[in-house]
Amino acid sequence: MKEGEVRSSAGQVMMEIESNKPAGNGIVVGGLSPLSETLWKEKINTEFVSDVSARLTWKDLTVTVTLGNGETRKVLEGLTGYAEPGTITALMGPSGSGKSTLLDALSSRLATNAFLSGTVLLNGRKTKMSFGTAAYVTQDDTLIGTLTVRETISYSARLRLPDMMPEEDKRALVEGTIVEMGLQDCADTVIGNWHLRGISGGEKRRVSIALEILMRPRLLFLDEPTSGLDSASAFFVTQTLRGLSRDGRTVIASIHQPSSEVFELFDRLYLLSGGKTVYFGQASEAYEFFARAGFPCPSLRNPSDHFLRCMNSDFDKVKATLKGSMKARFERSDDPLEKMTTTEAIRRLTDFYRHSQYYDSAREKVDEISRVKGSVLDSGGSQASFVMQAFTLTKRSFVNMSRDFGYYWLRLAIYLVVTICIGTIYLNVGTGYNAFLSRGACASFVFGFVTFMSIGGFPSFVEDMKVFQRERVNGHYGVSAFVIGNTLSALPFLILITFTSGTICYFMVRLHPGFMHYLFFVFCLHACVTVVESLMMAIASVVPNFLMGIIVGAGIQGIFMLVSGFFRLPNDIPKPFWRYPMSYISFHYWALQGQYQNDLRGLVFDNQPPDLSMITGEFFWMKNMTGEFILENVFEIDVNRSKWWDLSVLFSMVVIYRLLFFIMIKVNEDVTPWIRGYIARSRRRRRRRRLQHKKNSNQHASVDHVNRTPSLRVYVVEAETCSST
Ligand SMILES: Nc1ncnc2c1ncn2[C@@H]1O[C@H](COP(=O)(O)OP(=O)(O)OP(=O)(O)O)[C@@H](O)[C@H]1O
Repeated sequence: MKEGEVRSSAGQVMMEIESNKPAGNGIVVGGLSPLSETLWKEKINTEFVSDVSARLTWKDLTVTVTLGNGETRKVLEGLTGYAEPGTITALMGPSGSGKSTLLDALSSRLATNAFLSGTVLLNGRKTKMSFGTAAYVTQDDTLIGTLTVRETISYSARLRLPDMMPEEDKRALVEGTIVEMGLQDCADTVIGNWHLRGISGGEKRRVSIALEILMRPRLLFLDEPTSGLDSASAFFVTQTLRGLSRDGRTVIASIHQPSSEVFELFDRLYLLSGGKTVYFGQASEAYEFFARAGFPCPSLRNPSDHFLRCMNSDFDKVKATLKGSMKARFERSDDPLEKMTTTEAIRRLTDFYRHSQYYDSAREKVDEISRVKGSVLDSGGSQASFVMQAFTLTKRSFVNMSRDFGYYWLRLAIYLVVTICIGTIYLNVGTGYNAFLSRGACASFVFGFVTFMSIGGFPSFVEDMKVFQRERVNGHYGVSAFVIGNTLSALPFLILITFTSGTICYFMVRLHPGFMHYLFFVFCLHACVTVVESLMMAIASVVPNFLMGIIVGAGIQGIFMLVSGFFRLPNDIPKPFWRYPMSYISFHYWALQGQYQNDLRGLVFDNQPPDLSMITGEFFWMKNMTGEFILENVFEIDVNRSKWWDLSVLFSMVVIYRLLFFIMIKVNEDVTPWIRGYIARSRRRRRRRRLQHKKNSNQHASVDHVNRTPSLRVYVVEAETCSST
């Protein structure tokens, strides 16, 4: 088989993966499967694929975080290590030891209040690994619950693979990845959500990994890929990761408490405690390291449990709380660990490591790897065109919306029930004496409360945003493609909801007769619901917390409703702020202004209650009231403005709010981290200045103190003078 040849069936892809698995120790340094070559050849656009393996080194890496009160804290301290292609490196340590921070530092994903010093080199070069250079599998599996495993991977492939790649090759790659991750048995099962029973936790983990290895990344970071899995699933996942590394990839994973079988699969081990290196070297040599450091692993203990036992200072707290016989049992034990505190053991281990040959050889190796300037690995994320991304996202989102009962179907049901309620309450509202009040109230309820119910979709928006954020940070697609996809996919559902409920309401209440009047009413309802939808999406992009988002959304809509001109007439709304600009920003205001005109203009209402007309008879000065009269004198509406103008303002709001959604995502992505970083940096500077100031004043104080201290020389001279006199 020629190198770089594209395979066209799942079976062939599988064979290719298998055939590429090397014999012996199984390490192909810098090797690529033909499939990977195809992808990477596209990227670097050369005839012959150069060595695209990833050699990662980090030297004297320190991460300091700035806390809220301006204090700084070293989370990682002087770490040195490396990761080579064809190997899997495990980061281990007790909770809070800095494993995730190390992964974040290596993959350029540190929080904005964290500052890195030292060097991190990829193939001997400084690289900012953002948006797709390296794949990163996070701890939680943010997947779309309504899609099957195969669909999830297929959509992801379409979002990222080049448009020019034949469809059958894309399919082959998807099938190959499914086989590679051992997902064949559940390929057609849905991922699962609150109402759909789906795949197991271990399978979800494997799907998350499958999505990231789809583009054959050369460098793969995984944050606790086995957490929450039973031992068999954890073994399977780690075995798969080991298999991936044997394809010439560099795999770095943080692991919490591996079983002995899982532990044996690691090539290198990085042990961390309190942000310091306890050990870095071959995983198989860690056992000997601990024995030489004075902490041999007891014969019946799992080595990784033993290492973590030696490094977890929480055991000191546990021991301090033990009483009586339990305590005595610990003290009688032969284990050297029981004769000292864990803090002391950690200090000994870190000191021992610093002066060991492991440390020296790690530094030598880091220098050696860093000297070689390899390929610049910049995959640049997705290779699909913008149109393909927008199309795939629209399709995926549409499928999700149609399958997720909570997204629109539940809302449609509630809308129908509520509009039937409105219809029966305002049934045949007519043109009696106070019918215009009922019409006003009905419109206000429809455009106020009925649109308000759109916030019910917020949980689904939050889920969408989580998936978007994971995919975005891994470089799968851009913000514009996402906003377009979301907008287009929601459109048919919003049309369905607003047209069905609007139609029921319109004909039951018998609003102003006429097709154009009906059309205006449903268009108005549609625009309002779409605006609320965009508003809630914009909120979900900055407030990912479900409860907070609903509160914020409800608050904003409540304020808009207040200034809509129903609860207080437009001319009576206090001018500063509430009238200008709030009522003009409120979409309820435009909807009501338009609908009042749409409904009342051209109608004629009785001027007096039926009982009164019998008394006053023909003598009353005006028998009927026109809709125009009511619009001007009761609802204080500018009748010279066309209702279509109100509708066009509403539709421009739809566009503006969608743009707002786009801007909010961008702000959240670019501006917020910058502001947070700026605040953290200025807090750090202020604290440094304060400390410097304190130090200076202490120095002054000590100089003054020395100056004020009686001089011994003066004392001796004075004493001598006294004695001589
Ligand atoms: N951006 C940050 N701001 C403040 N503190 C931080 C930040 N990042 C990490 N820390 C602190 O650094 C320490 C290490 O955190 P990290 O998440 O890296 O630990 P971990 O070993 O991955 O823990 P776990 O196994 O529980 O996930 C913790 O005490 C954490 O609170």
